[in-house]
Order: sequence, then structure tokens, then C-alpha cells
Amino acid sequence: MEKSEAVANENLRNGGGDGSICGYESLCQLLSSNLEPHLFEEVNRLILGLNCGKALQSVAIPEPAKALSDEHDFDLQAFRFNADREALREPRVVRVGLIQNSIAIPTTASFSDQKKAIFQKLKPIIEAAGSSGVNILCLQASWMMTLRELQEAWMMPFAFCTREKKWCELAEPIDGESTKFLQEYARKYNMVIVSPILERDVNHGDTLWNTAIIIGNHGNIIGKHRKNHIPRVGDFNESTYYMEGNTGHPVFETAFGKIAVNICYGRHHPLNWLAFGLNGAEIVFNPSATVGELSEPMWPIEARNAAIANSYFVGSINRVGTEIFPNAFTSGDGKPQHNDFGHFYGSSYFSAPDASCTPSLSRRKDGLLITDMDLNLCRQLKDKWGFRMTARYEIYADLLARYVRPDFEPQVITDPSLNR
Ligand SMILES: NC(=O)NCCC(=O)O
Repeated sequence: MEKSEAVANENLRNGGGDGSICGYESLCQLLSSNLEPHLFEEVNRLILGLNCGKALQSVAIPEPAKALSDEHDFDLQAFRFNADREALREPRVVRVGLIQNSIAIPTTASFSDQKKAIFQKLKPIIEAAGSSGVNILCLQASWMMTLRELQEAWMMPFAFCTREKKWCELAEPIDGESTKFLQEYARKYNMVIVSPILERDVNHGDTLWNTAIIIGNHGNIIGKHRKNHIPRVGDFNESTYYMEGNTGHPVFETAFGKIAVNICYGRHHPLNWLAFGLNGAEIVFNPSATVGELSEPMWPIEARNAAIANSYFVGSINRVGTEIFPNAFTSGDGKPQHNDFGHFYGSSYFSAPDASCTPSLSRRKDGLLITDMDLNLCRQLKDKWGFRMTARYEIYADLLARYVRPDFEPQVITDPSLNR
């Protein structure tokens, strides 16, 4: 292998060892540090788009949150998506937060210590969100801010590569330890929190699901959504652990807007995004756990495309760091056995229906992304582009109804001059 190819492969896998991009926290930081300001402005316009005809505004970060991010060394960024002023409706601005984090202690520690350490690690980041007036919080595929959101299965290491059954012990009922931990913050800060966990459904024979719980701003449980699509790609052997979701595509009407959750691998399915849009979502969160080698080229595209196509905001959250497991595993792909998934590349970000998006959080550090968004932008984009009105759903409904039948025949018209 050429040296440059080996370096490129290593960068894809680990970001050059420490998860950074050649020493930079993010693509935006790499560009801003290396381009003349006027060139950076142009590149930014092309990469991040424009919101109401202008570059996305950053927002002053409240001092207490800044102090917490300095003390606990997490990335903290804040932006604002505007909408046009309307004659008949007031602006509907909500402050939404995304949290990305690495695990806190090695996967060899006791399960109870691992969970406690993650809770401890998240406390200052959630406090920073709460003290900044976040209305909705989402954790990575596992947590959310005042609208908050966390990453996929935030309360445990992402052990779904190993296929070892012992990790099932970390699954929790809907009203379990993680929910109780977050309910306190929801009450304290009048915040809606989206908490993605590995769920144990005790009323149905201990069935496991990959579930996002929506905690209301009074600490109440509004409902849950279970991940619809399970990956069977690379080391993501998740079907060993939980079942395909059975909750459809619910939209949760909260004090701060209509929200939905499309968990991780569901982002590769355009119909999954569409269904949340048809049910009226204004913000869809995509709590994820994914690694550079597998999906990084897709990461900036799929969620942003979904936001445009469905006229809603999307919050994308990914884990950070490399998680090393005690026993080596393989995934039947001929690669040597290994003890980690590769590097979870963070890079959480927001996309807006007008095709603008925020810069991403760090590729290697924990982080909190705070974004104010005027939800009026959703309807304004529907009125402008008419994607929903012009969608011709009836012709697709007809095709899909025929496609799912065993006797379906693809509509292919063959050139009669082809020599068959
Ligand atoms: N957790 C999960 O669904 N990961 C799948 C990998 C990907 O979709 O990038």
C-alpha cells in the first residue's frame, strides 16, 4: 500500500490517532485556521448554506456554561436559525441542545461503575445546557436539551459489536435509572429531554429494544420511540441485542414544538424520515453511534437532505472516542480480530429546512451544541418550495402497495433491439 493511502486509511479510521482532523477539532476549524477570512467566508457560504440570505449567526454563550466547558473540557458552540418575520404569526423560537460524549471509564470496570461514571460525566454538560435556557435536549444515541437530545444508548458503552450477551444487563425499563436521572434535570430546568437507551420491556418477556424516551418539561414521560431499522453492516451486529421497533413514527407534541426521533441507522432510510414529516414533525433528532471508516462521508449529507426534503429541522448527534472491549471480536468480513469499533467521530450538528446547517462539534471531544431555531421556518419553506404539496404521494402509495406483494414485477421497458 502507498504511504499516502495508508495515512488516508488511518485518518478515516482514527482521525490520525487522537480523533482530530490533522490536529483540528473539526472541518470548520481546519478551514478557518488555514484560509484568508474572505476565502473562508465564501467556502462557509458554499458548505453551510445561508439562512434568510445570511451566514448563520453565532449566539453569545452564557458565562456559566462557558465556565463549565472550560473546567470540564467539552466543546461548546451556539448558533441561531432565523425565519422571516410573518404578519399573522409571532416567531416561535426554541433553544435546542445536542450532547455528544465518550464513555467515562474502561469497559472492563464493573457495569454499575461504568454507568455511574457516565452519569457523572454528563452532569456538567447537562447543567451547561440547563443554565443556558435550553428548552429541548437530545443525548447521543442514548440522551436531549429544553429541547435536549443525547446520543444513541448514552448510558452504556456501545458494545453491540461484540455479540457478547453479558452487555444485555445494561438494558433498563422505560422508567429506569437513566430516566430518573434525567427527570430531575427536566424539572429543574423546565426542559424536554430525549433519552436514547437500550430498553428492557419487562411486560413483554424481557424483550430488548433500542428506544428513545421523551421526557416532558415537568419530568413526565411523554412517550417512546423504538428504532425501526437495525444495522447489519461492518461491526454493527446490533440484531444480536434488540428487535426491530414496533412504535411506528410517532411525533411528540411538547411544550416547545413537535419532535420525533429517527435513531441512528434509520437515517439511511428516506421513507423513515418522510414518515416523521407526514406526522407533522418540526424537529427530528438522529441520535447515533457511528464510526469514521464506515459512514463519515454520509454524515454531512443524509440528515441535511432529510431536513430539506421534509421541511423540518434535524439534530444529528454522534458518540465520540474509541471504545476498547476486553475480548477481541470479528464480524465475518475477513478482517483480523480487533477490540474496538474504530473511532466514533462526534461531529454533531443541526440542519435547517432552508438547506443551511451549523458547523459540527469536535471530532474528538465531548460537546454541547446549542441552537435557537424559529420553527416558523418549516412552514415558510413548505410555502416557498411546495415539496409536500407537489409530492404525488398517491403514485408512490400505489407502487409500494404493489411492491410488497409476492407477485410484484418491476416496471422495466426493455429496448426491443437488445440482443437477449
Ligand atoms: N448504531 C447504528 O445504527 N449504527 C450503524 C452505523 C451507521 O448507520 O452509520
